Amino acid sequence: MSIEIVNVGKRFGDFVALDEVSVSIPSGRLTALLGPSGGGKSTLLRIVAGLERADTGKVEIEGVDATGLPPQKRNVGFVFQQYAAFKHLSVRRNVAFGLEIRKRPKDEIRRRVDELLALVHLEQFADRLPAQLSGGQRQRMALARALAVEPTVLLLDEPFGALDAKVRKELRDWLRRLHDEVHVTTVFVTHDQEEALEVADEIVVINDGRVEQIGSPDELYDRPANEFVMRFLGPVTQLGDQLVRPHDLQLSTEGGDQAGLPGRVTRVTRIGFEIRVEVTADDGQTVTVTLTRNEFLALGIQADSAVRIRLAPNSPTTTATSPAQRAAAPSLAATH
Ligand SMILES: Nc1ncnc2c1ncn2[C@@H]1O[C@H](COP(=O)(O)OP(=O)(O)OP(=O)(O)O)[C@@H](O)[C@H]1O
Repeated sequence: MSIEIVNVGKRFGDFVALDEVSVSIPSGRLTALLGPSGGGKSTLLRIVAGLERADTGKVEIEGVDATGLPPQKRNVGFVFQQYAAFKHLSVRRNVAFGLEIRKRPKDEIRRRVDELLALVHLEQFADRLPAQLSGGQRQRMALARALAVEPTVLLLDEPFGALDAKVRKELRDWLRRLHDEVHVTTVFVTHDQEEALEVADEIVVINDGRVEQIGSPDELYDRPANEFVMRFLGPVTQLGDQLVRPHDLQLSTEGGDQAGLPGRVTRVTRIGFEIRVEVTADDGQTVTVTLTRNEFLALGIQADSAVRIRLAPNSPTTTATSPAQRAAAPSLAATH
């Protein structure tokens, strides 16, 4: 294990930001700290970086007790959402900065910076100033600068958070490929479940200062430990007392399979490639089912059709603790 976080607690006044958090972060992997805003992700990352002191507990980095060490002695690279570059220095000098203050030989610095600029695809921008880069390019420069001093771990706090959705997605793919090339132990904070599921090897779900679950994207998605994780990782609907994913539900019509919960279609909404069908079960519960367009057309259903709802085999479920949603005033209007 590369980073061992053991019983770390942190308060701000009376507010408990982290409550006895223990996490083992494996070497050479890309780990996401995922959770809602205010849950404590950044605080935990800052404690690992040494930018914040834990009140209790211990942080070990590659077998070394780092709990009392200042940031510069921890050999960590850090990238924030809003990267503070040296505005008056070129991209090349920004990337070289950490090596220059370590007084490495000039030749070595030039070679290393060229390698890093190639790695982050910024060779042709080496002589520009940071202000002459796009937001995505600036974050790539920040990563090159963090990697320059060969950190043991790379810590990224919502590195793409300030960028628009398209650039964000590109950088996400790029980070995954970069990590496959460099293999430096990386921990990144995100509140975006899709980002975590797509990029991370391992996800730590943090909420309310506590760890809700740790696992691979598949483990979290297929075997959520509790209602919070189930709800946070994707859309849910309630069937009886179980929370399920709307795309794990199947519908059958009269004359078809007679297993499952009977009800009537109350609303049909098309959202891009999928069709969202709202069914009011005979017991009053409203259940949302998502179908592909082809599945929907094959069923030939419309508003007021009688249907049965069934859960596809081997689908993840968790027991709901909140009461089932009841249909308020069932609308018979269908929209396409
Ligand atoms: N220096 C501070 N003083 C007081 N409260 C703080 C301080 N830093 C963080 N907090 C509080 O601790 C809680 C956890 O903050 P943290 O930034 O770790 O959450 P987060 O999960 O990273 O959320 P976000 O995604 O919004 O950054 C928040 O409620 C925040 O207001």
